[in-house]
Amino acid sequence: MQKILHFINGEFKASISKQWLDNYNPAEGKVYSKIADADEQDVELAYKAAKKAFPNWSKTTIDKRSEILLKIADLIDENFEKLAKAESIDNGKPLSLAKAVDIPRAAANFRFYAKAITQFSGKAYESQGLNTQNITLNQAIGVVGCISPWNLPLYLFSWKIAPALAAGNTVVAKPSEITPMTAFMLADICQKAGLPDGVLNIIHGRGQSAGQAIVAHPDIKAISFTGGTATGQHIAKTTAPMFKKLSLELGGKNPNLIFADCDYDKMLSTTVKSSFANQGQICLCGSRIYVEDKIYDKFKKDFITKTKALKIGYPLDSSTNFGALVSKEHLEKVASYIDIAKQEGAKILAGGQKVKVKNYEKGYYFEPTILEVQNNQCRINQEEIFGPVVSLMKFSSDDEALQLANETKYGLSATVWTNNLNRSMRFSKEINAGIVWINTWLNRDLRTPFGGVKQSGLGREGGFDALEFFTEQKNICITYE
Ligand SMILES: NC(=O)C1=CN([C@@H]2O[C@H](COP(=O)(O)OP(=O)(O)OC[C@H]3O[C@@H](n4cnc5c(N)ncnc54)[C@H](O)[C@@H]3O)[C@@H](O)[C@H]2O)C=CC1
Ligand SMILES: O=C(O)/C=C/C=C(\O)C(=O)O
Repeated sequence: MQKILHFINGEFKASISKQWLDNYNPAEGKVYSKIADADEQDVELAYKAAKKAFPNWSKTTIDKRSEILLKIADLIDENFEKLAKAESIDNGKPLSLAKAVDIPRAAANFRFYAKAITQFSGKAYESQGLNTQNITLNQAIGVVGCISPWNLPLYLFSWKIAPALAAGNTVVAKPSEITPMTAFMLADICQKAGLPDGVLNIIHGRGQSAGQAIVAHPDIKAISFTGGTATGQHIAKTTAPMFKKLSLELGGKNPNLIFADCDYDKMLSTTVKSSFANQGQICLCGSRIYVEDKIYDKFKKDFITKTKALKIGYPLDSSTNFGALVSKEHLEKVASYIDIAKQEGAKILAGGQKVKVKNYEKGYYFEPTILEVQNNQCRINQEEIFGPVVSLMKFSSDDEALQLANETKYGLSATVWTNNLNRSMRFSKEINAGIVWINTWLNRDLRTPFGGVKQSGLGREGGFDALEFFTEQKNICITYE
């Protein structure tokens, strides 16, 4: 059986403890590889390798760093088919989605930061008349930690690593133990691209041990994390006494507000995507759908029809557009929300059941599910399910829609469907979220700040914000005669 090994100081290694985890293919419900399970001893080795590599890497010219990152992007493109298939098998997502989104975006992340770093610089302030010049440097921090989740494995792993490396840091990174395969494959790509030994160290294993050892390490000075809000809170508590820099990209319970004056067909097809893409396992999915009363019944009927037309199936089949959930535990968590919904008096309009896919009966499949709820305070509307479950509610005024949208502890993203400019502007300003999409969804320009408010996180990724995060400013004040 294939073994997923750590990548430390340019070498592939098992854990010092020789412990292994099972890696499941969620579409088949079967173990298909073994994952080295790190503890603090392995993290310490990775840290030491990264520390040793830092002086040279941080002094490597920007052109050279950029060239290596571009080479990584090119090699991702060259290995496109292999990576997409591996991502689909490891995660359960349709191969078509891995090909259209995950792998192209991973290459784009490296390409974007290879270019961005050539445009990133410190600042100078001349205090005229005082013979004083201030120069502000953005210096690499040192060894930084990057921890990523299972839903968009290579996409989010590379989203952190690329800016960290571009800015001159060395990295100890950990992908999710649920989907480690493409990060393992990336190690080989980085080596082939000429990334020096020790600059990127990839550790595998459980969050509570391997992840915790990275977060608690006193000399790993910054942590960039994407995952659940509870884990983010734990990381914030662990790192606060050490004053680490933290970027936390956490959960969402995003509203999708649909007004009668919208472009209906575009709204309907995009709403199916924003509800069920990646089986609803994207922190940006619009899981609370609020519809203006004038079009509620029509929308409900059309949305149910479109949702029922999704083809649930084996992720590697080209006709599949809805695959398996990522793990048995996650399947059970999602299913438990249907019981909660029933107890809360919600009406199941579509789905709500586990599915057996022919020849893959042990896989973790769940129907795309639409619930109709009456009360915005119900758990279905307040808790992050992170699966293919959305709720519908109607509203009758702009004020009510805004109130419903903002009544949550999360604040990651929101989508508003309307052709009324005044309303678009009002909602853009008054919705409590880090990202607002008007008449679109998951429309990404990598230069823009990405992140949430309230319990959706801290800080912004993307663009120069990530390069600011992965550097420390130092101001130098010079006087002269
Ligand atoms: N992007 C998002 O918004 C995501 C949200 N979630 C939410 O979180 C729930 C739990 O999913 P999990 O996979 O358990 O997410 P998680 O937050 O536990 O895992 C994300 C990453 O953090 C690591 N991790 C876990 N505990 C850690 C610790 N103490 N210190 C350092 N690293 C740690 C994990 O190994 C993984 O690499 C999901 O059901 C979903 O609601 C999960 C994944 C992504
Ligand atoms: O950067 C993006 O385009 C999307 C990021 C998505 C997540 O962070 C997530 O689903 O966790």
